[in-house]
Amino acid sequence: MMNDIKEILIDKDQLAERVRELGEEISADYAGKEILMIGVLRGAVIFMADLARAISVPVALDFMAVSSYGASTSSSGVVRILKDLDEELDGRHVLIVEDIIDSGLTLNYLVENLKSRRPASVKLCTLLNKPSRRKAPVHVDYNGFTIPDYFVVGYGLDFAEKYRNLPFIGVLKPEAYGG
Ligand SMILES: O=P(O)(O)OC[C@H]1O[C@H](OP(=O)(O)OP(=O)(O)O)[C@H](O)[C@@H]1O
Ligand SMILES: Nc1nc2[nH]cnc2c(=O)[nH]1
Ligand SMILES: [Mg+2]
Repeated sequence: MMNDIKEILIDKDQLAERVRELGEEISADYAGKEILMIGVLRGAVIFMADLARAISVPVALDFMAVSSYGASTSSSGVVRILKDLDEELDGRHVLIVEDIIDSGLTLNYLVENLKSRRPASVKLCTLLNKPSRRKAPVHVDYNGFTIPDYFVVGYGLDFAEKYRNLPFIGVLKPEAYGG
């Protein structure tokens, strides 16, 4: 699996340090409140598990599956709800957790969808942000790292369901995706 990686963009220690910082910032902003963290399956799972443990205010966890990608590196532009929430959002402080915002199509849709369920607040935390690729506007409240237009894998991010368990963010060799 390591043979498929061209370059490590963000290593394990850098990830841990940034997650700790984000956790502190979020904990301070939500002092006295309870957060409903909503993870976007499946990519956000690894980041969310670490971020939740870096937050010191009470959190509840729920998940949605919203997919706009197949086994391809570019967006089809179609957003589908594959799994909806188990929790009601009425009066809750929602923090959406994502691994990456790329075209913004997934989150542009999801933020509006969640706001319509009358939560007390909705904020967005993403580990990675590729603003150069935006096709739909997304307001990011907490941003881990802004990265260039590379297709990255690891720490939750996959290519055709592989590489999610790499402990760092890496750039794939073109050979690894048939490029
Ligand atoms: O900003 P966008 O262009 O919409 O892309 C970002 C989304 O694409 C990826 O998910 P994907 O749909 O590949 O599913 P996954 O999380 O299960 O890997 C990623 O995890 C984000 O959810
Ligand atoms: N694995 C992966 N999934 C994505 N979805 C949108 N952008 C990316 C990316 O750079 N890597
Ligand atoms: Mg995803």
